[in-house]
Amino acid sequence: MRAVRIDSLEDQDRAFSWEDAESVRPLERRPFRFIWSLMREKFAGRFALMVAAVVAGQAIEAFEPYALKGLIDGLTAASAGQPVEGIGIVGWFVLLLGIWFFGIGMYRVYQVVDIYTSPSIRALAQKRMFGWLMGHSHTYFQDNFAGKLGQKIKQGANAILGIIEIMMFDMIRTAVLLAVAVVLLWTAAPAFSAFLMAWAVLYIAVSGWLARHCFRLSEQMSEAVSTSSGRIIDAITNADLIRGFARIAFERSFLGHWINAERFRSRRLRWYLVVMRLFQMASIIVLLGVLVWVALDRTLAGTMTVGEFTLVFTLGFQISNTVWHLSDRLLSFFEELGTLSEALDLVSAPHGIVDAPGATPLVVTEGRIEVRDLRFSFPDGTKVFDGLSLTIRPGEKIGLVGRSGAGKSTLVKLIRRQYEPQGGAVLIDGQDIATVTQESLNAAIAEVPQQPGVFHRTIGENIAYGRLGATQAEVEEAARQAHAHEFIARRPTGYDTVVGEQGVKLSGGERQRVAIARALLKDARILVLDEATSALDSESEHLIQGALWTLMQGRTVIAIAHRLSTITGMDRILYVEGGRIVEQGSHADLLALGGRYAALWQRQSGGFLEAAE
Ligand SMILES: Nc1ncnc2c1ncn2[C@@H]1O[C@H](COP(=O)(O)OP(=O)(O)OP(=O)(O)O)[C@@H](O)[C@H]1O
Repeated sequence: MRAVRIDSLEDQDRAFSWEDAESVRPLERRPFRFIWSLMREKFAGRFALMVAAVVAGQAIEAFEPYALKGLIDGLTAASAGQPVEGIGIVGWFVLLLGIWFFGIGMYRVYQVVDIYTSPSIRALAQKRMFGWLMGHSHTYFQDNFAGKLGQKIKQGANAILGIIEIMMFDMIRTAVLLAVAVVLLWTAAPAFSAFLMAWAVLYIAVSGWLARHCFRLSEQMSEAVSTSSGRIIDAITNADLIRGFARIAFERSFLGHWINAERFRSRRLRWYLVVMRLFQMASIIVLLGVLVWVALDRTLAGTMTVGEFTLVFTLGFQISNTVWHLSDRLLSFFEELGTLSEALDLVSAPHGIVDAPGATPLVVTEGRIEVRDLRFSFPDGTKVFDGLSLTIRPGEKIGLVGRSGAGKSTLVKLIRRQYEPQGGAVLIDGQDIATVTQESLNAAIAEVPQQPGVFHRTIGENIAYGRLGATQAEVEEAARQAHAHEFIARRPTGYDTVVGEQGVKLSGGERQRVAIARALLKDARILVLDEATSALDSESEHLIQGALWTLMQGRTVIAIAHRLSTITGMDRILYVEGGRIVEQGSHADLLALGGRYAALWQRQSGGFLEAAE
């Protein structure tokens, strides 16, 4: 069996250490704040170096027109037989070479630093988002598509790279170029510089105003994309159901609605960008037209040299190219920003159930459970418990029975603090579960649910999940006790068999046996069995009953059952109806009572509930 390796990343970068993944802290909701929080945490130095490299590279490149001016003025003087001023033709040429060399060199420095920054930022962003996401409550995961959440984390983290690149390569470069151009033009003619400054201020102000609206449209677009992806994933997950009910045409039209919503929003965004680009293009033409026209006029009038004309002309072109490129990239910028913003909106929501301030770990000594005057309704108003009280003695084995919807699963979820009650309390060994850490509470209870979760990993890894670091022998022993070893050993790859998404390559009964083996390894004092043997045939169930009985020894057990035959041996059986315990006692007591339990027992044949139930 392969060892369970959670941190299999080989990267030596500090940002990849496993401790990082363990620390969970609230996420910044605003995209730039989130990016900044990641930068500040680990990459401040590298980030500063990248900004410095881009600023230096662009500042150096921006002097190209200046060197060209010197060269052309030198050539003009030399061809007219006049002395060349300043550093001479060779000097200007060497300067030009130096500008090319160092300008390009700085970008390569940027790229090298980026190799050690961008992938690490993306990794850290995913860890932060995933870490926070996992702290959300049961209700949160019920309300959100799993596929959508996973996609958001991936897309949000990827978007960060796009945002950083555009900010560095387009925004900072444009700003530096404009600043250097203003200074350089001042040397040729202050009027040019003043004009460029006025143009830049106006351009940035209008672009910023347009951009804000663009951002909103982009957010709407991103939301439409993720909703339609969520619907598509939901439909694909239920492909068998769709085919089974011959609803392919229905689903196509249902999905069509969401895909169309995405199409319309995309169209609105693109229209807006066309308008934005029109403004930007017109602004650039005005800038170039005015600069070149005035420079031509002055050169012809003899108040400017040909070199100075070249300076104005090439600088104008450099600016228009850079600004145009920036405009071109704005679409991606706002799309990325919208994607990240939407991901953070979804993931960074405050946790529904949090550890109380100063929460201490739960210390389980005996396994006594006390439910005191519990009151609970779902957010939609469905009232389940209105003052339920119950004491389960250490080591007592309780069977919970009752009609569907009576509140059995909800009670177990409240004991596991997956829901927060509106009133009353649950105490384990005298400690209110609302005052202990959720981590310790989860560690204290082992659950075998009705539909056990199975990872798309090997069977061995799935069982060993109950106790990380369990040896192969321990895993096999647990599997034997759960009567899972036989079917695992029959598979050609044994414990290394990968079980498929949600364990699709296992039968329902096999999945439950894996879950039982996992719970055996967890070895917790409190055990919850929610229809743990519901997917087993009578023969396997008989085998597993023995294993479950072994598992139950020395533990406090709450077992939910519809098939009463599975709980007849429990110390006490509680019959729940409408959120109240209406009958309780041993199997024999309840039969003797001749009430609801006895009637239910009568109605069951072959261990199964009849249709009337
Ligand atoms: N997330 C939810 N939001 C609103 N109501 C809910 C939710 N989950 C369950 N309920 C309702 O709460 C009541 C109790 O449900 P619960 O699942 O605890 O019943 P149960 O006794 O475990 O049923 P079963 O035997 O069918 O599993 C039911 O009326 C159910 O419809």
